[in-house]
Amino acid sequence: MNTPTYKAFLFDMNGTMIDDMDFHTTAWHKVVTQKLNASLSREQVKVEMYGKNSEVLARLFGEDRFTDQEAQELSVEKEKIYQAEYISHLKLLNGLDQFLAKAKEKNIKMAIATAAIMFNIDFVVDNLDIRPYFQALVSADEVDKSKPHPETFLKAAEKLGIDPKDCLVFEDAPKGVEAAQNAQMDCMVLTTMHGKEEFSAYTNIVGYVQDYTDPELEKLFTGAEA
Ligand SMILES: O=P(O)(O)OC[C@H]1O[C@@H](O)[C@H](O)[C@@H](O)[C@@H]1O
Repeated sequence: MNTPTYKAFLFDMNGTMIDDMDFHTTAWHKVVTQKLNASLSREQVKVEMYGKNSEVLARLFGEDRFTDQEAQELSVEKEKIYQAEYISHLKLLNGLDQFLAKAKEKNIKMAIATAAIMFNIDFVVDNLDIRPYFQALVSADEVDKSKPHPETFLKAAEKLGIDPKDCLVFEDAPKGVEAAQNAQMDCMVLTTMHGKEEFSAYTNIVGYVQDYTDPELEKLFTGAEA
């Protein structure tokens, strides 16, 4: 199989650029059990923890439980807990700094397309000093529906001015891979939080890597046989 040459790379952020999903689970679990007094296990929270924060809250507590204002406050509260606990661990996945530099050198356009709010995107890109690599950032704040809906990735492609079929998505979550599939985009999976077997439903996956040191990624630059 020939690996296509892509004109743009769209990065999911959490779990794909940084290995932080356990910290999101912990922060959500704290808010849900301590602040909202729900008796949900960590595992139950983890399963529902995808998409925008308002969508996570609606899945766990029902559509009408919180006003938009309350959902927004809970969202920021959760992210403050996450940031305070994760900051001392904040680093790019192995090899990503070199990978970003190489993609830039090859004139591949890059965007972050995430279900996180801009508060968290700023936290990651500024603390890691990687903002200049990205020509577009798409957060939860600017989409109507988050993953698995394709809007986040389609918006990123539109901002970059690249046809969706020429974009490669990097994702770590099944719902994110599904969003890429719904956007008609190929996907490279990072197996940071989910095992390969959890992605068997999807047909848009071009490879699985644990981090960005995997030699398989070299083919994205050369267009060689996969
Ligand atoms: O789309 P990404 O980058 O994987 O982000 C997903 C996570 O982003 C976090 O900000 C949300 O609180 C989580 O609920 C969500 O799972």
